[in-house]
Amino acid sequence: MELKAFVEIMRPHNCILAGLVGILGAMVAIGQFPPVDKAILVFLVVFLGCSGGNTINDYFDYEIDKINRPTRPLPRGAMARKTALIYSIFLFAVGLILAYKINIQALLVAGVAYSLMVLYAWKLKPLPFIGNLVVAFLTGITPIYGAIAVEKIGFAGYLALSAFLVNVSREIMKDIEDVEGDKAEGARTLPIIWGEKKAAYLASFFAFATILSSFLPVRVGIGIGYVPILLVDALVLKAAYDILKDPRPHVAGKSQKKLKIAILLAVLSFLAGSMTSEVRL
Ligand SMILES: CC(C)=CCC/C(C)=C/CC/C(C)=C/CC/C(C)=C/COC[C@H](O)COP(=O)(O)O
Ligand SMILES: CC(C)=CCC/C(C)=C/CC/C(C)=C/CC/C(C)=C/COP(=O)(O)OP(=O)(O)O
Ligand SMILES: [Mg+2]
Repeated sequence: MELKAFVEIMRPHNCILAGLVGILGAMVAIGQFPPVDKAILVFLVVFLGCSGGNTINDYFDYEIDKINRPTRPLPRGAMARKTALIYSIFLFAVGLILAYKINIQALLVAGVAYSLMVLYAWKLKPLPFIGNLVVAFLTGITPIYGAIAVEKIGFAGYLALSAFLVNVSREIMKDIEDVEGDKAEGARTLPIIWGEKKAAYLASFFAFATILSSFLPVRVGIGIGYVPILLVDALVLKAAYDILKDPRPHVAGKSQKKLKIAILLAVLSFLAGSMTSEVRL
């Protein structure tokens, strides 16, 4: 048993970003930084939920990860599967206790999100496209979660729409990237059922929809700090163009990583845009 596996299995890089997106959702909803105590609670509920989700995901993905991701903590033997199950329950439980301290709606939404993550890992992931939509939905409600904490939706809806669309695209690209391991495990993902070319078309459709959605906040007066979103759109466009031109797994891997960078830059653009709303675009 490796102690560092307890951090590694959380995939903290994703969950720190998710937690910050939760706070960002509150910020764009009320047009200013939320009360610090509320910001900390939102961050922790999202971070713990995302961490619990990644942990239970690795618990159920043990067999497929032995092929696709053999260096992850469970397939490499750094943590026992049963320990991962108990650890995920602990993370979810702490998250729910903190969600209750925000407000009752926040507790209910966290309960739904946490349940969806378990359901995804246990049953929904093998369902073609449904699994992709569930993951994208969870990333989409993350900014909405922050808005629920401050009891105002505001611009958070635009952030949620873009988060949903870009993650649908990225999840399909990740399925194209993992097609060999998924085939060996008998998974029924879109690229396996439709073929890589058609799946690439759908991934590109959602990438183009993401670009269109990124202009909506301009219409409602987001600040001049949002301008770097043009770099985000260029990155998303390149990822879509590359996978349309060549839908093979290694190209899909590069495109999905481009979308990950685009997501990070988009979060910073939304943040800068919400903090410069006095000077509208
Ligand atoms: C215009 C544009 C691109 C807007 C982006 C909007 C936005 C705020 C997106 C953030 C969404 C979010 C909550 C991201 C959290 C981190 C994340 C990528 C979660 C999804 O993870 C599932 C994925 O399958 C994990 O794979 P990997 O990253 O390879 O470990
Ligand atoms: C709104 C609240 C309270 C929480 C949201 C928490 C967030 C941001 C969830 C985003 C989606 C996410 C990271 C879920 C965790 C589990 C998951 C879907 C991991 C992806 O697993 P796979 O689809 O198996 O892909 P890999 O394991 O190959 O990365
Ligand atoms: Mg997995």
